[in-house]
Amino acid sequence: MSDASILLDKVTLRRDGRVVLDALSLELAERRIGLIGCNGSGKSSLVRLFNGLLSADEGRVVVHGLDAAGNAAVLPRKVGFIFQNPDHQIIFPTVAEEVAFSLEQAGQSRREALKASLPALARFGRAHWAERPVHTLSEGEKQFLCIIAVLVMEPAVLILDEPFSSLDLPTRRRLERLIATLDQQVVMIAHELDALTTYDRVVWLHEGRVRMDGAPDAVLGAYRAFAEALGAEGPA
Ligand SMILES: Nc1ncnc2c1ncn2[C@@H]1O[C@H](COP(=O)(O)OP(=O)(O)OP(=O)(O)O)[C@@H](O)[C@H]1O
Repeated sequence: MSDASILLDKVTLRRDGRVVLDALSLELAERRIGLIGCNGSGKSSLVRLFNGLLSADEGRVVVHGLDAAGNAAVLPRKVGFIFQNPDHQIIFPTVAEEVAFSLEQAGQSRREALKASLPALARFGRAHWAERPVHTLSEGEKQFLCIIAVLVMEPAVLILDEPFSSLDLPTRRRLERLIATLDQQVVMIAHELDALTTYDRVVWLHEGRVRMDGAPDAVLGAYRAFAEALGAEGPA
């Protein structure tokens, strides 16, 4: 196993007594990994194991050399998480305060963090947002802020759980371009399959197991065919 990979060894996860992930083994070493699958297949549960939001009932999860068991407090700094809805992530009234909070999490004092929030925003070309009340940002701008707030903590891995679902096409493209420039390992859950065509690898989860895993063309094609057939079955 390389130190820059996420390793799952026979991981079983139960939620409310139901098996959600079933003896799953995976080594994720590529820099851009897409995660797809139908609603309820276990995608969100899986990535929540990577940053300690959930812990495995059986098996082992190792993230860039760090065993998830016993490291739930450290993992969030190593693994940044972007949720579908930015309102679930943003806590503070202004942009600068939100970024400063991340810098505090990374070990800076409140004063240092507030000062450093400006150059941090400037690095992403958003210094002019500093004093903006967060509620005046658009959905896309809020999502961009969430990504900045996570990246200033310099995580090794960035997890994105359906980050584009409420964004228009130009905003989505802008965020895709930003993500493409990042040094971090990126794991992205997406229902918009086109977002993953340039990724290194796509994993298709089905009922808590890996149904297919490999190059985007092959996996996305097979999943599209499966989903179309499933959608054509049963009552409308
Ligand atoms: N908070 C929860 N408590 C109990 N069970 C949950 C919880 N969240 C999800 N589950 C269950 O875990 C299973 C997997 O859900 P999960 O959210 O991981 O799937 P998903 O592939 O991300 O789905 P979606 O595409 O709809 O977001 C589902 O059966 C779901 O009902």
